[in-house]
Amino acid sequence: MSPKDESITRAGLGRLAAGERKTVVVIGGGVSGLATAALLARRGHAVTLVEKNPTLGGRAGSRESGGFRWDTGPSWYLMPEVFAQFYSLLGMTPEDELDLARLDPAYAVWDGERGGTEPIEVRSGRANVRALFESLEPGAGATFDDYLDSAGHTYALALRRFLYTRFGARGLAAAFARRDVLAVAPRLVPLLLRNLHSFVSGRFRNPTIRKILDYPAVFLGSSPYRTPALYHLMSHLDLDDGVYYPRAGFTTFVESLRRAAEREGAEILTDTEALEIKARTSSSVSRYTSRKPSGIADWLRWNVPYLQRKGPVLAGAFTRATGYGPREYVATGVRIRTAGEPNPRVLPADAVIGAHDIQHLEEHLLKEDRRTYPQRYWDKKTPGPGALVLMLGVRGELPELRHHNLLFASDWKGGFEAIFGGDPHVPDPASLYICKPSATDSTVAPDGHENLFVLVPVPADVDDAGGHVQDPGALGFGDGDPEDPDDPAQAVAHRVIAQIAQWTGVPDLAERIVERHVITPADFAEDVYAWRGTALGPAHTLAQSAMFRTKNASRRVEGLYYAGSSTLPGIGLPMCLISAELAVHAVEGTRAEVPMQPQDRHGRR
Ligand SMILES: Cc1cc2nc3c(=O)[nH]c(=O)nc-3n(C[C@H](O)[C@H](O)[C@H](O)COP(=O)(O)OP(=O)(O)OC[C@H]3O[C@@H](n4cnc5c(N)ncnc54)[C@H](O)[C@@H]3O)c2cc1C
Repeated sequence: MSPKDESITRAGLGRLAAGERKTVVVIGGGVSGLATAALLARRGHAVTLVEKNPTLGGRAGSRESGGFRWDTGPSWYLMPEVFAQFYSLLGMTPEDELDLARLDPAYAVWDGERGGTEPIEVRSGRANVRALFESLEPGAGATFDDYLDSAGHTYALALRRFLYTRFGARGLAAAFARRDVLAVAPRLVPLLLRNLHSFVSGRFRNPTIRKILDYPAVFLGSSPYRTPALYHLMSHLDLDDGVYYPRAGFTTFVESLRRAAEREGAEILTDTEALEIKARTSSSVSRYTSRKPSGIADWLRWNVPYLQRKGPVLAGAFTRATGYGPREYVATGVRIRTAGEPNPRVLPADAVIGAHDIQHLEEHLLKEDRRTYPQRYWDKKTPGPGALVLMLGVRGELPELRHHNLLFASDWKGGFEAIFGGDPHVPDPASLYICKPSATDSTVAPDGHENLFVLVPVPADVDDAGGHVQDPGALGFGDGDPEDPDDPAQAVAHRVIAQIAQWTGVPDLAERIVERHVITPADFAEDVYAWRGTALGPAHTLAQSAMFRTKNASRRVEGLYYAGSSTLPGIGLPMCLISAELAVHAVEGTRAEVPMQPQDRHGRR
């Protein structure tokens, strides 16, 4: 028995019968890929995960230099109940795996409109935020109570009905034809039809309050002027639920996923790139294209393949439009290339999970006639922002900064227009985010130093043709070459450091920087094959949310499914964990409506 067979026996004690076990290849070792691999292996499937880079984590990466360690991606641990739900499916708890600190204050805000170097501290908890808002705008406290109630109810409804579904026809009915959803429909529908900013500014006058309530749109890779007001639910997370940080960084979360996946029997191959998804013509289609249906029952049973024989265009279009009916192709494996091995080889598979940006997968790993989402689909989509990320090591302490820090520019709307509008450019001054994890975590900087991670949202800046930087004249961040004084990314970095120094009252910041690294959209495109170099994925506009977001199953290739931030339910670590559950439903052909029930390894609940 091979080690893999042994591991299947060990992990395959769930409720799956032998005939239900599948061989699955997961492409991508980011959070969604690792989470999917862990869940599938736990259920007894034979899972191999391939990751092109030498390290796991994808966008949730880590970089070390000069005694500092930076998380290169996530820094806000929100929606703790989603992490708890995910871990419960593996018989684990977040508390066992992560050393979570609740941050107080949750964050500090410098608003260019207010001026001065003293920030506003935002402490989570209804009473704290009510008092803060009341101090900024008399009467706003009571309005905030209503706002937070609405955010909390909407969030609970989203968790109950809209996040854990694949939005198939039955899923749609299950999500919408419910008494609790119908009862609030008169309140929900207007929230879909107006944008978040108009919803907020209709309730609050104070510009800083408005920005605090608008800002969560950025977590969704969007702008408050383009994202539906329904997403005011996000304020429940930072203002009520609380903001957490896993000590020793988000890399501990990635590591915990890796351990779980391997413990459940998944095989993880790093330095291994998926080159092509192999597929054969579907036998149900070929069978019925080679004989006539024998009667009405046969016709009814196989009407779609029959149509496919009679009118392949019509039937194919039907399947692609609805997701129903047999696919023209069936996934059979993945051709991979492992660094150091002379030749590519094929990993056979009954199912393949693409757990990285779907645009890249469809464009580069599938032949043209097998793509559900061809380039013309992406041409109409709105990417989330790109990011210039600065990782700084600073000598001496920075008491001026808290763990999370937000700098809000006066020209709020102009900043979002610069990123998402028709004339893309880097706003100046930019609204930006600074994380100082060394406030909470002694492992991320040498003694007597601070660790800073600065995120400047910028327009998506890479073309779709395989992650190459556009004509450098476009936005031309290039690769942030520190040796090149003319590199535009370095120029923005320089400007941003000066802005932070001035706004937060640290005039000698630039001189105290002992480590400085810049990540650009081109790096995202190269490192994780990010669509247009976007840091987060497709923006959560109305047209790219819930049932309108890219679905998690190919409509042309049976057995090809997706997970991660470009599919349902969307952007961020919690969403990636949910996408892993949805991928398991897709592989097993089960209905996704609500969070899965934890099972022990014998299939008992
Ligand atoms: C700067 C930044 C800040 C963020 N902040 C937060 C935050 O505070 N909180 C939060 O919850 N979320 C945050 N996010 C979002 C979150 O990190 C992402 O949503 C999530 O990590 C995406 O995971 P994923 O698995 O979908 O994709 P990815 O992380 O992109 O993983 C995909 C993986 O697939 C690999 N791959 C691609 N193509 C192939 C191939 N052909 N063969 C093999 N491997 C391949 C890539 O190398 C990569 O490792 C942030 C993201 C960024 C970039």
